[in-house]
Amino acid sequence: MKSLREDAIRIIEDSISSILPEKAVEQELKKLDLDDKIYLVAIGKAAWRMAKSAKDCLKDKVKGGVVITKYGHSQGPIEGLKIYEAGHPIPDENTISSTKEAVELVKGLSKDDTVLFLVSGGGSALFELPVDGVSLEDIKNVTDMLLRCGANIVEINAIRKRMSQVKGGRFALMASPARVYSLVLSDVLGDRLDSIASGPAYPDSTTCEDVRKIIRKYDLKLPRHILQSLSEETPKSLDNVETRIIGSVSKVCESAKNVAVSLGYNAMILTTTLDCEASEAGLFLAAIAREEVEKERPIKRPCVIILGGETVVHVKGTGKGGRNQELVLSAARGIKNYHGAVIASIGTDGTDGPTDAAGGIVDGKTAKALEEAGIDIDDVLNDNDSYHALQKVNSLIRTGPTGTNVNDLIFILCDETKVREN
Ligand SMILES: Nc1ncnc2c1ncn2[C@@H]1O[C@H](COP(=O)(O)OP(=O)(O)O)[C@@H](O)[C@H]1O
Ligand SMILES: O=C(O)[C@@H](CO)OP(=O)(O)O
Ligand SMILES: [Mg+2]
Repeated sequence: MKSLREDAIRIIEDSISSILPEKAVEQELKKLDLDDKIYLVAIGKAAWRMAKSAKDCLKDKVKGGVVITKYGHSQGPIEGLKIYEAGHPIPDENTISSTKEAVELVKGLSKDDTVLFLVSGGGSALFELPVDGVSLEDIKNVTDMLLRCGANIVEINAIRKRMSQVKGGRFALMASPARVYSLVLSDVLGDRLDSIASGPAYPDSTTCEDVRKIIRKYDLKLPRHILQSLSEETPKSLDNVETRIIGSVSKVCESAKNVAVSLGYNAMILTTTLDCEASEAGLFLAAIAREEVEKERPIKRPCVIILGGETVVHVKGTGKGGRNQELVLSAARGIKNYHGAVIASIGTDGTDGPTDAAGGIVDGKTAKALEEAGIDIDDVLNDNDSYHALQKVNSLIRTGPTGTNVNDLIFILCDETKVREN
């Protein structure tokens, strides 16, 4: 064991590197034993790693392929595949042009051809071709509105699916009569296959009626031509698709537990479905940390209490930040002057919100340090400016793009110190 902060970083780095998608893709492809004419399409933040592993495994069986990932997430050329980077979370011109290439690749295939579709989160922004009457500008505006309103990913994607020619099962229809084998890395809680990357090759379980409810719930002001596109139903069954999930937040939580145990901590996973408002989650975690420091519950120290999930933020301010940074900053209020615990939270993709940080880490000294720097945590949270506050007290975590994407990893790490200052 080293310092709590050092061990926390070690847990994050080692748990992510042990769940990178290469091995899972290889194992699944061995089981599938696909025929010889394979066309590969990979989308999402983990697309490059998934595609590289598939190409290494299938070699010349792959007759062509398109990989679309977020800016900064490609690790270079892969022989025989076209690699593109595009905008995320808001799509851009490169999203459209590279999606067109993927569509060209699969249109006109025969029933003897196979499409290997490698899907990871981020795909909704990176894989997009709007329906007739909807422009890229429209998609950008609606995406921005949806990401700020506090809607969860299932609700957001119910709307995105209908504005798109490739989402909500429609891409699989385009590839028909070719068979589509879809390997999916889940970044949606509950592994809802129709929501991950907006389910381009999965029957849509959401309906136009759901969409109307979501519009009312968040009071979304949408122009008439967008509303028109949202009234068009998506495919409810597909007969040319087979789908396997190859990873999710549970795996990274298990992996974090194993790393922590190997460092000498007692470990428990509290939940893998944390999905409330980020700042509320922060206060809840702080309450658990206080219980550990004062009463050594729910587990004997030294310990780690692990949570997986994806919280939400209603972005009302003009600051810079992300849900993981907001969670830990909020938690810092609740563990002020409680020593012997750190609280860390990161996006496993390595980017939290529109920032260069994966998340943040706080302890009992963080709130005081911010006070001394003249920073009021409540004001910062109201302005959604967690990034600058955490930066000021050296509490951002930076990993760079990791090449995977399985939601967020959150934990409380405690040593045997039992100190509560007044
Ligand atoms: N200033 C901010 N503070 C907190 N959260 C923010 C801020 N700006 C955007 N967000 C949140 O960041 C989310 C997008 O972040 P990102 O980490 O890219 O998500 P994901 O990993 O799910 O793709 C949006 O849903 C939005 O709610
Ligand atoms: O692409 C998407 O729809 C979502 C969920 O899969 O991913 P992300 O939150 O990373 O954009
Ligand atoms: Mg997400």
